[in-house]
Amino acid sequence: MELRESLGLHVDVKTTEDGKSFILEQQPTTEFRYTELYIAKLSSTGDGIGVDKLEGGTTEIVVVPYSIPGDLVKVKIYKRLEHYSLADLEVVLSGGHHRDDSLVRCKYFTKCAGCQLQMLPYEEQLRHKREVIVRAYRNFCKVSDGVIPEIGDTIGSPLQYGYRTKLTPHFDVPRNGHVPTDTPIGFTQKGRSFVIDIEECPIGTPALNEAYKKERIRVRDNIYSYKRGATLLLRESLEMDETTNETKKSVCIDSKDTVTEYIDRYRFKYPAGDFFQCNSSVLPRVTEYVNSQLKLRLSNDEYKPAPAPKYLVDAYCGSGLFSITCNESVEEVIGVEISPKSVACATSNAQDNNIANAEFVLGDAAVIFRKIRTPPNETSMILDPPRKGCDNNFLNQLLDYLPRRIVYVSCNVHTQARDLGYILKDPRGLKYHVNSIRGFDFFPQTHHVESVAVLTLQD
Ligand SMILES: C[S@@+](CC[C@H](N)C(=O)[O-])C[C@H]1O[C@@H](n2cnc3c(N)ncnc32)[C@H](O)[C@@H]1O
Repeated sequence: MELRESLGLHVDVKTTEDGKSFILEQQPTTEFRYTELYIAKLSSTGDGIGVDKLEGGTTEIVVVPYSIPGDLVKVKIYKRLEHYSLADLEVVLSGGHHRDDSLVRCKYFTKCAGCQLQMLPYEEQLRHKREVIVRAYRNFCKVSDGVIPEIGDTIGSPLQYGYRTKLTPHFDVPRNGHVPTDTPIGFTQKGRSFVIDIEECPIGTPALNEAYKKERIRVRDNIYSYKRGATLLLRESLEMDETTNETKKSVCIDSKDTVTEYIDRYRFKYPAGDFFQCNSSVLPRVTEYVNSQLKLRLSNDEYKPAPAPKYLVDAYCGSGLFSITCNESVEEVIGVEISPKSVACATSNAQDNNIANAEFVLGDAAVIFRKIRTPPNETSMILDPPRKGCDNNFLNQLLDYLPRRIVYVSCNVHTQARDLGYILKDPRGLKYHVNSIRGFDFFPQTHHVESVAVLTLQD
């Protein structure tokens, strides 16, 4: 997809139910070829892209993980697809302007599939993530010029390492029943389907890495009891002693354990195996921003002043992160969530924080419109769907209801751009003005970016 975007090529792109897109693959070759080339672009998946000039004047597009624009690299091409080839980085012969290898903190960088950008200074990572949003809107939103405002700067994470409060290392057990005691436990190798042994992960919090050491020993000591591979769960929990205000970290390893986390001045509890954002250092920046957007006045006109919408519908609310942290910006909040466990958590989190103006409804977000009693003109809606984005059934009902303001938070800017295009091109949605779009960096050192778009219905 990125190649087509950046190099103007046609390739067949398929989008799966879960919102992941991939290029339809042709039969790969099995021959290796070594070559040297310059990297021209960085894709939205954080891989470098270069063009190899072949004999006879033809060219071949090559995707080279762990390379950046300006790098001159020697690569081993191991898979040739119809429109491009995949290569392993052999060596960087001369580094691009922004390459700084002294920044790399993980010895498995260039092998582990988790991080792509450790060699880039942080401000360059943020600049690249803004560019990913720009390209996503250019390619997937497709509205008239001027409708999408200039994409704002990406807001960084206060912690750029040691920020991940959840790690899920895994291991495989061979089918032939022979389980070596040194079975690799770690993360998947980039471009391959096997696990490499990784004993620590520098983007995980120090508490998780400490607990991971013990988990590795426990698994190895019991390796013969595993009939199949498994994924380990490590999730940081923070307990506060309310008399002394001191915090104590612990690590949950059972998906049913309860995690406690503090965001702003609110306490959240949720099962360790359930969804919750996993960079708590950046969350106060996000919740503050979402609050500020919900509070934007509809008009500052001195003759016709209009305050912000009074009501909030938090579709896809999870354990209540936005419903709870934004409750003071509105008079009433309704959260909607498809997972019964998350609705129960959101309800008890609201009670635990003495929040009386929030209620939570179990169900598909698309069904909420039948239950909303608040006037659309006075209602803001937060959309925070999974990676696949909103389905057309949901978007059509949203377009019938027309909330005054939409704050769309997304972990997949490509499906967000597609959904905004759907809203803005529909005759019912033509009166939406896009106030702003900007990224938040939930996952430094990786290619991921969270995008927040704000829309307001004009009079
Ligand atoms: C990206 S998470 C966001 C959760 C929450 N806003 C947060 O930041 O913690 C998406 C949530 O949407 C829920 N979900 C998925 N499909 C849904 C649907 N059709 N209707 C309502 N909720 C849904 C998931 O269970 C998950 O909790």
